[in-house]
Amino acid sequence: MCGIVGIVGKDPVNQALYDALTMLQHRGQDAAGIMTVDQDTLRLRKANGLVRDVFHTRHMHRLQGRVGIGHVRYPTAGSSSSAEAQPFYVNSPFGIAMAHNGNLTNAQELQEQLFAKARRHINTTSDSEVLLNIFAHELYQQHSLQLTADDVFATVSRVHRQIRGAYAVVAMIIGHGVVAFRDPWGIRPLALGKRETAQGNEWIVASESVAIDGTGFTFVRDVEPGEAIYISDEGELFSRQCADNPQHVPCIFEYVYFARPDSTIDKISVYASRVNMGQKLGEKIKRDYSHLDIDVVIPIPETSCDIALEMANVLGLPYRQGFVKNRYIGRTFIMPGQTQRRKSVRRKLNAIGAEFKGKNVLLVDDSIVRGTTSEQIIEMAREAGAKKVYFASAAPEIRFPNVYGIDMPSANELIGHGREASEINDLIKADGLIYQDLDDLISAVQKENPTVERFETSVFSGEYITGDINQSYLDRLDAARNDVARNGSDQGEDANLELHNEDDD
Ligand SMILES: O=P(O)(O)OC[C@H]1O[C@H](OP(=O)(O)OP(=O)(O)O)[C@H](O)[C@@H]1O
Ligand SMILES: NC(=O)CC[C@H](N)C(=O)O
Ligand SMILES: [Mg+2]
Repeated sequence: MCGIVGIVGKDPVNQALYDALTMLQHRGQDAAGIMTVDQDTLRLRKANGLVRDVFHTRHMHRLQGRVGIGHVRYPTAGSSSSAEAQPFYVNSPFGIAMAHNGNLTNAQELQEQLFAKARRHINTTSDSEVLLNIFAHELYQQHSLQLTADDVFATVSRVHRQIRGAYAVVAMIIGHGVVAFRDPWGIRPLALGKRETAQGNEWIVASESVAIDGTGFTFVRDVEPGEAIYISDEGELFSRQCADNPQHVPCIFEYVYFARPDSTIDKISVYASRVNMGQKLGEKIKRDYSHLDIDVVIPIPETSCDIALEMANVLGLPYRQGFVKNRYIGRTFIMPGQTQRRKSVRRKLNAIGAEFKGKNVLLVDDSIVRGTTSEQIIEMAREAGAKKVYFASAAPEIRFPNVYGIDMPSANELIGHGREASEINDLIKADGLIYQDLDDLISAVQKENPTVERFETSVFSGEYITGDINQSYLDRLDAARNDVARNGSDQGEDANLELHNEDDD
């Protein structure tokens, strides 16, 4: 997952962009970048690392201008080299910078077509660089010297017809404005906010509403699936539906794990949806597992805390924070590489002995992906003296790879792939394992906004809504991006040419 933000302001936007990125940090910890337009010149700072480490005071001073975009990255294509950090830039037409959250499923074909049709060279293995070049090529085809909103919308319509997969995008066209658009399925989130000033309106688009609230803007609305928003440098806003057949099928995993609980996505409070997940799972345990002699419900911080508290309420059991999280360690699931993930779990979470000694505990997590967390945490609970350790997951068995912007490229790395719950239970060495049913997960989220009739649930069901995913695609993705392949490809990252980046320090 990645986080994106774009601001058209009346005053310098560097600080607001930085603040927004820190509020989107949970969506990507590998790299961060900001690009602003300072009169006619683009200013860029991007590098690997957390927002607080990438931007130093001297970079912030350089990022002048009242229009800019930003990105936090968690790669789902290409490598994690700093050359693939975003925003990306092309100089023609006008000079365009772009930040993308999601994943294109036809990036390879598009790259070949771009060269054949437009002689455009793609310098990285990032699908986002392909997307930018498709956009730039189509904008160029408008042949306008003075760009209008109509030109921008015609461009987005043509882009929609060519690219497939998931994308929430923010792009900055130098001398003109900022354009933002969302894929026709609305898989990835994108929201719009506004701030009124004495000089006129300022606008923000961001992956999550938390970045809008936290920067002092007011949430206006979600960007519709397939819709494009164009905000001119003067602050005039235009919007248009640019997809032929838009549908609303947002990714359910945003609610399970990715998004911050204080965000609202597609009129669904992430927090409320998690409470509902806890209620559903609690009811299932009460109904079907009443024979389990549970003494206490313990969450695995941080994402599952809201879920576990509601489960404890439903079950009429005490809720205890039995694990303490080291707040200086980031999210472990979105770390690249299994070795790093394994080490981090123990460094990140530590058990409070008194909450485990002699008790039958029910540990609750939002999801089990590779099983790294659950296996280790169960071992820790036993070391802390637990008698029995039951485990509950607020998401159903994750059995299939994700191709829409979540880094689960390899079925074989998923502990749930091809396994029944009882086999997974044995692997993580629990005394009992309870998964949420998919229907219950869907209704937990849908309860907050019944107008969303469908969710993107491919990791549970294996059904890919874009209709272009077959086994050979999944095999290619696996071969290119499984942990072994990635360890190999990232070793040469220092040799990468870091085009368009300002000097590192
Ligand atoms: O089965 P696994 O491969 O271990 O992945 C699943 C775990 O990863 C996530 O936690 P993470 O540490 O990323 O973040 P959190 O602190 O927000 O829960 C998620 O909440 C699960 O705990
Ligand atoms: N997680 C994401 O949204 C990743 C965006 C893009 N596919 C990249 O790898 O940089
Ligand atoms: Mg977790």
